[in-house]
Amino acid sequence: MGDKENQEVGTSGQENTLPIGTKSPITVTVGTKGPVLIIGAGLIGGSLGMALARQGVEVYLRDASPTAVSLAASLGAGKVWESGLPAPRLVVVATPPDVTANVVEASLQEFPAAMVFDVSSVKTPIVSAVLASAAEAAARYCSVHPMAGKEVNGVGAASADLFTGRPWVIVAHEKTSSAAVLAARTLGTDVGAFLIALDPQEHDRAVALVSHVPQLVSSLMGGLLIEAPVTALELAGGGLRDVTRVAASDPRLWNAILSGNAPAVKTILEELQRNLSDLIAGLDSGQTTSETPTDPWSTSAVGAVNTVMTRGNEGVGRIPGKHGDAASQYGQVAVLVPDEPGFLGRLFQEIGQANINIEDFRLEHSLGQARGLAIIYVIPASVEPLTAHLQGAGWSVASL
Ligand SMILES: NC(=O)c1ccc[n+]([C@@H]2O[C@H](COP(=O)([O-])OP(=O)(O)OC[C@H]3O[C@@H](n4cnc5c(N)ncnc54)[C@H](O)[C@@H]3O)[C@@H](O)[C@H]2O)c1
Ligand SMILES: O=C(O)C(=O)C[C@]1(C(=O)O)C=C[C@@H](O)C=C1
Repeated sequence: MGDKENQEVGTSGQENTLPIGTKSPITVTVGTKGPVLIIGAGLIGGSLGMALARQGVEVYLRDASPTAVSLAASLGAGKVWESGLPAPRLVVVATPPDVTANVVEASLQEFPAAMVFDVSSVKTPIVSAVLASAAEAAARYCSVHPMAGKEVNGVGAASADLFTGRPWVIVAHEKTSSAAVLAARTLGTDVGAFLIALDPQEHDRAVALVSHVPQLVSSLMGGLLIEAPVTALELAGGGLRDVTRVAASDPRLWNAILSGNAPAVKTILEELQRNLSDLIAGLDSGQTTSETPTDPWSTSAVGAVNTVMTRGNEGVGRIPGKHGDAASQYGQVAVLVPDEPGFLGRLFQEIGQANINIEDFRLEHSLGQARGLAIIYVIPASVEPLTAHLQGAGWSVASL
């Protein structure tokens, strides 16, 4: 990490009210200092703009699409950027990954006093390209990755609460200044996320496993449905919906993410392929043929399935905060709660005061964090009134 400091950005804060799991809103310091220019006013850029603007930070928006930028401004994500406005202290590039390095490089040149961040889902190719071209200016560049999103893109799906309680990965490179890292940390904290630091290669290996290959598995499963008989599709229940939710994601965005992380994605796909081959071989050995009817519950078939099932149970049990889910007929409201005595009691009391019944409850802990997400299950008709009641009482409600 370089030692070029810019104490102007992300260090001295502005006072504002940010309710975090307290009954009465508390006054906290918003560390991110505007103006912030967000380039790419879609799902992530729009959500970031909304999260900052609602805390009083000056946010400007720029996008290759005039419609996208106007829509984002009309939804409260910031003001449309135009020449003559004060230069931004911070530029956040939230464009698709394949154009991100170019936009970062152009921003470092256009705004010589600004920090520049990107939020791309893949890091190695972008950080390498910026380092190769930006020289000195690279000290002002830090990459971040909010591990929060949706299968729907565009600012229409954006939400100010998108990052609340979610991981915010700081991906610094060898030239990133400590001031840029501090500003990247401050931004993540200001939008309610929790911080994790990784280098670009570690980041790309990790997201290949927890985000990129899961996307492909979901899409591959979705693809199997193209030729499926309608009678089969009519039977679809929660299992299929859970596995295929992200198959609805935008191909243009994911083409860029997955090709950009090809080496790490390929390594995990090869492991998946070996596991699939073992399973198929095990099932095959139990097949009944017309000449030699065999037992479908043969030791080898059951053994192969059991290996997949028990390894799946073991692996999924390691996901922090995901040890089972309540019945999907309930709606969910997620509330950020500090990990301190009395807060859950106060939350439950508040829900009682709204005269809303809690059908089920789950607490998601984030590793090493002093707060968690309380997931409250209620009947679907109670989701909106409960959200409004809790927000009115100063609780921080996250979108799910
Ligand atoms: N979607 C997710 O779940 C998610 C989560 C975390 C990070 N990300 C990353 O965030 C970035 C944005 O993703 P998104 O889901 O918000 O996409 P999006 O399609 O909703 O928004 C991208 C926006 O960038 C604009 N754009 C494209 N090229 C541009 C250019 N050259 N200059 C200016 N604007 C340009 C588009 O018009 C669009 O409005 C991507 O790098 C993605 O990898 C996405
Ligand atoms: O929840 C979703 O719909 C997402 O796809 C979000 C998700 C993820 O895989 O977790 C997708 C890509 C991003 O880079 C970060 C987050």
